[in-house]
Amino acid sequence: MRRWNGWGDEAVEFALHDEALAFLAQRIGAGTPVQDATLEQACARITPSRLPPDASVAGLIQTEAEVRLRNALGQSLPDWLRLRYGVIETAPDGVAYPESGDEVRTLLAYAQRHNVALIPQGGGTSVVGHLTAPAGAQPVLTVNLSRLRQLHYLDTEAQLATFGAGVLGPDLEAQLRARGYTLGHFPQSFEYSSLGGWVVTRSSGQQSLRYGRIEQLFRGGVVETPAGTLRVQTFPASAAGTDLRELVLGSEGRMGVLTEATVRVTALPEYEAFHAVFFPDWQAAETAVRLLAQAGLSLSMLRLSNPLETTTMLALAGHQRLIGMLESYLALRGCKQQKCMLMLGVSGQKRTAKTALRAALEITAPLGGVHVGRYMGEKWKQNRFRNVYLRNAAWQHGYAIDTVETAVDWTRVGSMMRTVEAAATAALAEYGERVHTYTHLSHLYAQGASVYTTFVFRLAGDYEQDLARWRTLKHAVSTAIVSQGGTISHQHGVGTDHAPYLAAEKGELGLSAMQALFSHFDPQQIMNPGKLLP
Ligand SMILES: Cc1cc2nc3c(=O)[nH]c(=O)nc-3n(C[C@H](O)[C@H](O)[C@H](O)COP(=O)(O)OP(=O)(O)OC[C@H]3O[C@@H](n4cnc5c(N)ncnc54)[C@H](O)[C@@H]3O)c2cc1C
Repeated sequence: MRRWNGWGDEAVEFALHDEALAFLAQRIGAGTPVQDATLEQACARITPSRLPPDASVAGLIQTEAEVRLRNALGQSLPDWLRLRYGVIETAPDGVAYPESGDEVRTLLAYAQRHNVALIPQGGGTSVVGHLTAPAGAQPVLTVNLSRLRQLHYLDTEAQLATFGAGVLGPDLEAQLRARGYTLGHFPQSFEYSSLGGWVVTRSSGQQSLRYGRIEQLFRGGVVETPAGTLRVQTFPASAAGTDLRELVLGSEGRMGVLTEATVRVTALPEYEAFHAVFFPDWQAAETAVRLLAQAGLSLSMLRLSNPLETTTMLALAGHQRLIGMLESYLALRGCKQQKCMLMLGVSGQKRTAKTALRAALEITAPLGGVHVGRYMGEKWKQNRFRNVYLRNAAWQHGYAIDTVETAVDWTRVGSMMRTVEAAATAALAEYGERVHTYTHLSHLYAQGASVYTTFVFRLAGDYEQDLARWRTLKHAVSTAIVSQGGTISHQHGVGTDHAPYLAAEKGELGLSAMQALFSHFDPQQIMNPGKLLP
């Protein structure tokens, strides 16, 4: 069963061993476990439903407190604080689980008739406050799309697959793999996020270097909007004016409900491998990944950790004896305190993949890159969706973990990393708290890279205080991103948490154009109000 107040499956635990706890204690002090609210206590905070009765939706909407609680929030840190402390300020008044486009249209008509706000929900993994019901008198209906999960059509000649947009990652891949295909889109939230969510938040998967971001994979689909049904056709290419896909991508539930999505799929790769390469310092490592990204090799993934992230990952990994041996070997090869770890993936035809790996190692070796083989890469692959459970374990020991991500051109990658880290590290000084901050480059482009920073801080054990700590940190790092000319989001979207910073990159005219677009499809502005636009 899925956890109602944390990440993932209740049966899966990620234990933090004693050495890892000692590492965190040394960095920011020992954590004090917090008393979580129970499910019953949180449900008791759900107020009676205000949805107006209407025969057209009879049997379509559930109003039980637990159903509404489980669909009330996403996975942002403020969402976690609300659930863990049982401070449920707002929740939808009801949840519908439509099974067809017709049912979605019925729900939209109902929402329009009664001026009900409507929040589409995919997997509920948003980390930026996309799913929160707005406060106020307007009733709120969440439309959970999990029952729209079928593969409708697979065109093996055009390599296109059409799915119900609520399909979650593992279900989508299983349906494709049974037929010899893959979408190849693996965000770290893969196990619980949905195809529709990926499209409307512009998500990016770990192997985007081979398969592309969701923008490249999404070819067309059906959006049910208050103004009618928008069908976005698929073409190999088109010069016929505005590309309607661009209206849907990044729309964050504001224009309508994406019910079907057609995506580009590829035959399952013959060969896939992940390797680890260490560098003596950041400068060498950053130069190496830039050259790799610009070399046009058939790589599937490049993920570069800075020195503190490398140290943190090795400290949290367990297997102290093995890690100790690895570190001694790396030190002999010149990779010491400032070492940086690169995960490098290749996939495709075996011969092409091996040629790409050889060519990549020819680029990394002159920069001091030490190739340590496949073992660590394969471990990374095994745990790629398990590491996120660390958030649960950290919380149990009194620590909160959050992340921010941006993207900039190569000339500014290093300074962005340093500025964001400096802002995060100092942000909680006014509370007398330290912040453990580390960064990796998660997606590499010829032009630049995404800069993904994680911060860990101690919980105060009080909802208001912890929310204040998070707000202070979030504001400090978001301001740093904007001041350095980075986008406010490379992959998580805008939601409510990034909306105040959007004007810095879109400008007032850009924002009003977006507003006009959504108003065209949704004149009453009932679709996911308060998200994306400030
Ligand atoms: C631990 C963790 C790791 C993550 N890793 C990554 C990562 O590697 N890469 C990445 O890109 N993101 C990542 N994310 C962020 C998140 O998973 C993505 O934003 C994802 O695309 C959200 O999909 P979802 O189905 O969960 O959408 P939801 O959270 O349910 O919804 C997000 C937004 O999309 C709207 N929406 C959802 N489905 C539809 C639909 N069918 N029609 C219209 N609107 C819809 C909602 O209204 C909401 O505004 C991570 C999140 C977590 C918690």
